[in-house]
Amino acid sequence: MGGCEGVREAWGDYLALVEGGKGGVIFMIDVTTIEDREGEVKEELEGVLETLRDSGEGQIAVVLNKVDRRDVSLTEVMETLGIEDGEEEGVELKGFKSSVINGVGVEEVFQWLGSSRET
Ligand SMILES: Nc1nc2c(ncn2[C@@H]2O[C@H](COP(=O)(O)OP(=O)(O)OP(=O)(O)O)[C@@H](O)[C@H]2O)c(=O)[nH]1
Repeated sequence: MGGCEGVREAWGDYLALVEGGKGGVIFMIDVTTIEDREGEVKEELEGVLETLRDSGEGQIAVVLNKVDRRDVSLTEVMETLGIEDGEEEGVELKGFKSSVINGVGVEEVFQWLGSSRET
């Protein structure tokens, strides 16, 4: 799903589908604008995490995209966003870096979402 403001209102409807191990969330962040939109990203991410944690299960891959245009430290961005890899209240989170345009890092995201569900 897209991230523009009008579309965000519909996120909740789809997040409900993640319950029962039916799927996961890929929360994609554009690293080229992350500094300008840090507060907004943090707020939206917290909202998604809260919804997932309320349901008591789910997986969320936080993906920093467009690293071909601007490389960033995954650890630093995750720290800034106040998140870390691991499970909290039944929700598994893992951070990734990707360049969708070059196909870098994308496979790892899907592999993690798939494999983690099998255990
Ligand atoms: N360099 C580069 N460009 C990318 C990458 N992923 C998407 N784009 C390009 O970025 C442009 C906008 O795409 P997105 O940022 O995915 O679109 P969006 O998130 O719906 O747009 P905004 O909400 O306006 O940020 C398109 O021209 C894409 O081809 C990437 O990994 N690297």
